Amino acid sequence: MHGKHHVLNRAFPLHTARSVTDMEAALQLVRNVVPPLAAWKHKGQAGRIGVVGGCPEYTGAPYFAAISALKVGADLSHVFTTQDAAPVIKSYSPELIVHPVLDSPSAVQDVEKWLPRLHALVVGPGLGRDDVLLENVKGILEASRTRGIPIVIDADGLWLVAQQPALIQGYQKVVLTPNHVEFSRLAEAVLGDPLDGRDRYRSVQRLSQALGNVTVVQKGEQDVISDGGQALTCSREGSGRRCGGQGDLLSGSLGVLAHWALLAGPEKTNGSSPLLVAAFGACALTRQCARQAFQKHGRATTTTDMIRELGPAFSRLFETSAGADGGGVAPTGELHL
Ligand SMILES: NC(=O)C1=CN([C@@H]2O[C@H](COP(=O)(O)OP(=O)(O)OC[C@H]3O[C@@H](n4cnc5c(N)ncnc54)[C@H](OP(=O)(O)O)[C@@H]3O)[C@@H](O)[C@H]2O)[C@@H](O)CC1
Ligand SMILES: Nc1ncnc2c1ncn2[C@@H]1O[C@H](COP(=O)(O)OP(=O)(O)OP(=O)(O)O)[C@@H](O)[C@H]1O
Ligand SMILES: [Mg+2]
Repeated sequence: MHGKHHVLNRAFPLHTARSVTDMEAALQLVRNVVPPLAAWKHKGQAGRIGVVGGCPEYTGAPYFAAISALKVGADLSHVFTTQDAAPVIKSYSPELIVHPVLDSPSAVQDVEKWLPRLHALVVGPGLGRDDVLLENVKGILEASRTRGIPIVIDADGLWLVAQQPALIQGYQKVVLTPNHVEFSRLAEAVLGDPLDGRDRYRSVQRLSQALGNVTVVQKGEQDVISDGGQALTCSREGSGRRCGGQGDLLSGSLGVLAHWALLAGPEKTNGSSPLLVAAFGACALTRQCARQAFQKHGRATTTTDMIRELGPAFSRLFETSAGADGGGVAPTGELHL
């Protein structure tokens, strides 16, 4: 392997990890958990995902997350948002089921009613930092945890976790997806020291361990993923565009992949943590969408352009064993990651 897109095993201090899987092997593990499309299946079996987020300022973020979940392959995608944000989000897409409940006094019960029918929750995109909303989300997190529902926490959901790490401490079905700023905030709150930028692998691993081995995805130039034991990096080529919303695409995609991976179980992920594999899949997919969208739109690329690439990017990464230029194993057997 050569070039900048190979796995960064060598950059990872091996003594701190039980094992490090290489990128192509990790992609294969993602392929193993993707459920087949089949005539005997009924609507809902491929996943019913809930996004908790959105507020009057931010309606794009929950839309991006929820539509990405659908485009990756979920059958139904729900958004639990505020009264004001709901009609706006509905107007973006007839495909989303939008509940205007998040600022209601009965928000927790209103969402709880749906929990038995949901396979995973994505909490935080566009949520904002209103205390009433955050208090409601706290109740929703507690109820979801009690039911054992997989939860992806992003954006302002991570703000809440930084205030109250006990909410997710030790919950094995949670994945945190912090960007640079969100990671620093969590590290400060949980580890009590500012981010050590020199050794990102170690920082991610320490944060994960301190939170009871929850899965952490630190997004950035390379995405670093750890469950406290294993660590993976995704440095697949993306794009130079840093437009807002790419993290929302990632968290929505991860909601579905997390459900699929947990359903498949560690037998299908070769003993690796299913959530680690799902997180790697979501990072690779987001970057592949960025790359393909950028090839078409260049500097004008936005998250909407990336969402249009979800179908082709998914099939290139996860439904073929040999991608021409976008990954997989080339006919020569050489890895192009
Ligand atoms: N269309 C929509 O509705 C969207 C809504 N969204 C929603 O917005 C809410 C807030 O989320 P957020 O991520 O924008 O957080 P926020 O606390 O405002 O910090 C951002 C600032 O941090 C900085 N910064 C960033 N990266 C850095 C780095 N690597 N290294 C150093 N600094 C860095 C940078 O500030 P600068 O230093 O450049 O001034 C940047 O401006 C949340 O609910 C989210 O879901 C988004 O999902 C997008 C689409
Ligand atoms: N410097 C970079 N080079 C390549 N890809 C990057 C870079 N920074 C971020 N990404 C990719 O962009 C995606 C979103 O990461 P980012 O850090 O922008 O999230 P975010 O700030 O939460 O985004 P959002 O605007 O949705 O809130 C991830 O897949 C990440 O790998
Ligand atoms: Mg974000």
